[in-house]
Amino acid sequence: MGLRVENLSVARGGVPLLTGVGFDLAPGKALILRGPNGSGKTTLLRTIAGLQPLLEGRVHCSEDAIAYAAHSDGLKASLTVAENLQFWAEVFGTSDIDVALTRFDLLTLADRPAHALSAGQKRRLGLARLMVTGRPIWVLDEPTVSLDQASVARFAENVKTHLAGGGMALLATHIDLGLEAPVLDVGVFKADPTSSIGGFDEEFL
Ligand SMILES: Nc1ncnc2c1ncn2[C@@H]1O[C@H](COP(=O)(O)OP(=O)(O)OP(=O)(O)O)[C@@H](O)[C@H]1O
Repeated sequence: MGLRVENLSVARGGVPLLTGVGFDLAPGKALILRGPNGSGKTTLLRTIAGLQPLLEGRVHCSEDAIAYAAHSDGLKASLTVAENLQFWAEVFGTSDIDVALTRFDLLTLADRPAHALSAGQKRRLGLARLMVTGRPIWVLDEPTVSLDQASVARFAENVKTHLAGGGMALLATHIDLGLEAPVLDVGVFKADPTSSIGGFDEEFL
């Protein structure tokens, strides 16, 4: 099963940002979100990933299908690279961390604590986490921040491999990853910021 987003409206900080967002993402496919800073890409991704409530519309996908990589890497600072991945493998009920270590060029850093990694190395570890989730839909918010050119290329290859295996990727990115993927400009869905957000629960934000 893929991902279907239907007539979705999202808000942040009590302000409606996007309305009527709709798209389908089939197995093996990627979709790239574009739009200026502050247009609502992160908010849309967070809503699709279930991290904040939607205003209206529907997100259809299998239960527990989405793995979300946010701006922050969500690492456990005192655990090593391998222990971080092992932790996530246990959380997600998977076991193999070696493929993720290899594909994100982390083998030589496996025993280093996360707090002692560079920004780009932390980002690689944060992205490697996606692989150990075993989840088919990768929702990625500016995944290449801090990555050097070689790491960007490696990441793009990893996304392609994920797609080739029937996975999906929804990405907000300002750079060209060389993916054969349609681009969705979120500006098309800009909401009236003065419109009502009804009973929207701000406590989630
Ligand atoms: N925690 C928050 N509380 C209130 N408003 C917020 C919060 N986070 C973001 N916003 C606002 O929501 C709007 C949309 O932000 P969002 O991060 O979704 O945009 P974006 O398209 O991802 O931007 P960028 O390209 O800069 O990452 C912006 O005006 C932003 O200032």
